[in-house]
Parts: sequence; structure tokens; C-alpha cells
Amino acid sequence: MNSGIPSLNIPATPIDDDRSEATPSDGLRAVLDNLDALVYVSDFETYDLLYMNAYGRRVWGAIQGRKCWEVLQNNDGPCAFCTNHLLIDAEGLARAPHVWEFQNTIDQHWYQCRDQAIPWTDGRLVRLEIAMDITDRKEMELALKEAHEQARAAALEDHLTGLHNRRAFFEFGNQLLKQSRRHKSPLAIIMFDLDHFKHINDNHGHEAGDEVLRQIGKILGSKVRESDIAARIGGEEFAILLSETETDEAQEMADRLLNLMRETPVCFRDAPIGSTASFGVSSLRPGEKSLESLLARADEAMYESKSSGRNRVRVKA
Ligand SMILES: Nc1nc2c(ncn2[C@@H]2O[C@H](COP(=O)(O)OP(=O)(O)OP(=O)(O)O)[C@@H](O)[C@H]2O)c(=O)[nH]1
Repeated sequence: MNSGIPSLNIPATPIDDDRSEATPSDGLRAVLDNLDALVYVSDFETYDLLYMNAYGRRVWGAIQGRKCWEVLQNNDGPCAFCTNHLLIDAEGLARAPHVWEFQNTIDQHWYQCRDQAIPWTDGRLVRLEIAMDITDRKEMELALKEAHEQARAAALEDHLTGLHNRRAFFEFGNQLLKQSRRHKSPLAIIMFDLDHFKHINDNHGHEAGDEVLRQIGKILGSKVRESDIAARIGGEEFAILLSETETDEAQEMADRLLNLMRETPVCFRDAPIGSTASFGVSSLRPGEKSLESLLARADEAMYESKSSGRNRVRVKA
């Protein structure tokens, strides 16, 4: 009996002496239709589906007179990601199988596909794909990747203010510095430290102090551009790296921030808490390679602000 299922390179006669009742093609049909994987064959030129096992027909339906891209992807033409060209070399000979992972557009499941050019019953080379559902593994992998990304984001975030923490400031700041040097574009820094913050904690409690820090986080979050890096680098010490920014522009921004802080007292348990800060501004010098030295200059400027009465901005270019 001819089952219509080609040999798929499996010897037509049993290798051992096991003489079962079933004919080889019946046996082959039983094997292919009970596989927990998609097996299909299509023509390289016309994309006509020549064979699909029961697993495939169950998920994607009948194949008679239909193309692989029509049945498997619901496309209007050959898929952009078709691997046919990888399966045959320039001489038209079969290459080694190509193994890849892919999310099917119809059932949304992930498959590991093993594609191969094989000789068909009439001698021409055709495409054979064996695809195993790996959705569970893939979802686990994606969940792990997401958890990893979340953990990394958490490790770089200052939990109180939502700004970057000190580690992130240096990690992203060094990238920004390299970028500025490469493009020969200006890079400025603003650093500030809250004034007499200990008094706020002592007079209103630590929670009130935390609320003041959160408020600063909000102000900075709303004022810096996406290309800038705003961070809490110490207890009540903040730094902002401003890309494409000259020293005088950074000074103007520091003045605006100082005014905003003065004008926006934090309301904690119905009591307004005013805060000010001492600012230091600096910018990258030609040939300067280190973020630490830039930060150190801003720090010096900031301590000049402190020593000359606080609540002001000082620049050290
Ligand atoms: N509420 C709160 N307080 C903090 C936090 N981190 C640091 N501090 C407090 O910030 C205060 C800093 O005190 P000092 O270094 O003496 O500085 P200061 O009182 O701001 O005085 P000047 O900087 O000289 O103006 C300390 O009392 C710390 O406990 C925090 O996350 N939350």
C-alpha cells in the first residue's frame, strides 16, 4: 500500500530482522503522526506544501493545494524570514541543517526549527522542517531575562528618590563622558548638597528628611532631559551631568533649581519644611578623561558655596 508518505531518507526495509505486521509506510505514518513535533515538507520553488504530519494538520489545518507561507503564517507571500536560501549551496547541493528559534504568528508558540534540504521521492531537493514547541522553556527564559533586567535596574536606582544611585552615576556618566570626548561636544556638571539637612532631621524627624529628599528627586526628574544623568550620589548630595551643555547654561540651570527648591517647601504632616542647597558647577576641560576629576572640581565649587554662606551657586570652570 502506498501511504503517500515519502521515505524521508529512512531505509524502506527494516534494518534488523523484526518482521512486524505493518508495512514500512504504515509504520512511518504511525511514527510521524504520533510525533510531538511538526514535520512538513515544501517545494523550494513553488512553496507548495508536499507533506505535513498530524501534529501540523491539527494546529495549522489542511495542506492540499496550499503554500507553506499561507498555512503556517497566514501570509500573502513567502516569509521575510524564510530560511530556504540557507539550506542549499551555490552548486544546488544540500547544506548542513539550519537550527533556529522562532515564534509562530498563528498560534504564538515558540518553536525550535530544524530545517534541511532532502531529496524527495522524485529526486528533487525539497525543504524539510521539524519544529518542536519550546514555548515553556522560552517563556521561562524571557521571564528570567526580565527578572535580570529588573534586578539590574534596581541595583542602579536610588530607592528613596527614584533617581540614579552613585554606581549608576559613574557607570552612565563615564559613557556620557566618552561620547562627549568622541564628538568634541561640551559636558557640564552640577553638584549640590542640602544645607543644614541635619537640622531638618533633628527638628522634623527622619521621615520628614526623607520626604524632602523625595521632593528633590521629583524636581530633578522633571527638569533634566533624557540625555542627562541625575543621581543621588550621597546622603543629601546630588549630581547632574548635562550633555551638550556649556558652563554658563549649567550655571543658569543650577540657579533655576535653587529657586525652585526655595519656592517649593515640602509639606510634611501639615508643616511646611523649607530647604536650600549649596551648588557647584563645572565642565569638562579639553583633554580631560576622568569623571572623578570633573566631579572633584564641582565638589570644590560646592564647598566654596558652603563656606561663603550656603544657599548659592559657585562655578569652577
Ligand atoms: N532623612 C534622611 N537623612 C539623611 C539621609 N542620608 C543622610 N542623611 C542625614 O543628612 C545629614 C547630613 O548632615 P551633615 O553632613 O552634618 O550636613 P548638613 O547638616 O546638611 O550641613 P551642611 O552640609 O554643612 O550644610 C545627617 O544628619 C544624615 O543623617 C537619608 O537618606 N535620609
